[in-house]
Amino acid sequence: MPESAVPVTRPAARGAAQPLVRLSGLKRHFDVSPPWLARVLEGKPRAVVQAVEGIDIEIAPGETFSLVGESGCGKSTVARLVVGLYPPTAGHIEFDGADMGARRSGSDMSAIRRRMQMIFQDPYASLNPRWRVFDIIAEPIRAFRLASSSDEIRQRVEGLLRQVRLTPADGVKFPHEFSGGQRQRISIARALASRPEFLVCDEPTSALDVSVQAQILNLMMELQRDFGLTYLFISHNLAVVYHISTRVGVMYLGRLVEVAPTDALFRRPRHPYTRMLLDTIPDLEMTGRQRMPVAGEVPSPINPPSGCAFHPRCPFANERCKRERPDLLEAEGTRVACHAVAEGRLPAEERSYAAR
Ligand SMILES: Nc1ncnc2c1ncn2[C@@H]1O[C@H](COP(=O)(O)OP(=O)(O)OP(=O)(O)O)[C@@H](O)[C@H]1O
Repeated sequence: MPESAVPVTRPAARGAAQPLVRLSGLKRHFDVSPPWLARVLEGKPRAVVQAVEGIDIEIAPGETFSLVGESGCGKSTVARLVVGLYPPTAGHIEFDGADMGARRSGSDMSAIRRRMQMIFQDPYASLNPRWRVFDIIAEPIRAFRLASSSDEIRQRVEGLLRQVRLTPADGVKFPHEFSGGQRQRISIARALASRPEFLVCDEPTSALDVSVQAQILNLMMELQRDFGLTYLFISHNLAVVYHISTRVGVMYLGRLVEVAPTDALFRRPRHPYTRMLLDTIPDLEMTGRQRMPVAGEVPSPINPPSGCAFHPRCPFANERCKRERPDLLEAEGTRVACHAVAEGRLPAEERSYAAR
């Protein structure tokens, strides 16, 4: 299939609705302590990575909620918690009103699991190389008993292949016979095979060429419209996030520092970290203001700084920022965790973000 560049268009923000997914007080810690003997003989201390440190997010049906932030801030851990690949250390995940942590029968759990699927960054690693594409896509249909005959399975797989712009003839091939973009199409077809409502997409285009990225993003947005899908989208690529998202959550060291509708975040970023991240986008329209330089590195999530975790890198930090962790507070339709914003020391700054 020719992979020519196509323009991407962003979906319009939808109105308020009951959340499909609700994360409350979600935490995940990883014990990375040295072995017991090293601790006893060499006096090495225990170490715990605070990968996710209390996240609250509501995702409405049909929206694309994106999580952004530098490497190691906990985005992928949130994605894995949501689909149940990791159990939370604390907090709750609700899907369509059901607490995912509650005890329930295998069939009830399977019914919920069918409704949420995940797409990974590396489509090659997530596809069984020894299976033909047909069987890769048919497997969830069989596992969730979504078809009553082999003829129905075949029709369904062929329909899914067409939906992702592959052909029924591609079903007899193996994953290695496809390009990276085509493999991601196969992953998407497989994810859709169980008829999910919610897709968690962890950097689904970051391993692909730029022109292919645009095609996959457009396909994802088209499928969202056709099937009424809801997305949790993880990316470090702000240009991609700008195009695909309804709302964006900015993460720093396991916490949300800003949550806002996409346009508001890109036109009027409030948190100094969001401003710094946006200023890393190449070709950003800079009319009438100074670029905020990227200063310092992300501190260790094993031993995060006191107060606001961003304070060692923040040009606006004062004594209070070093001492006291700011809460995520409502501010003109967005939520921001920053003392400087709350105290009016950091006025909003209008930007004209011209995505290319
Ligand atoms: N299984 C694990 N065991 C120990 N530490 C982990 C594990 N998974 C993640 N971490 C740590 O948790 C922190 C958050 O990692 P995570 O992968 O969620 O971040 P991220 O924002 O998705 O980064 P990236 O964009 O690089 O994937 C990091 O410090 C990481 O090293």
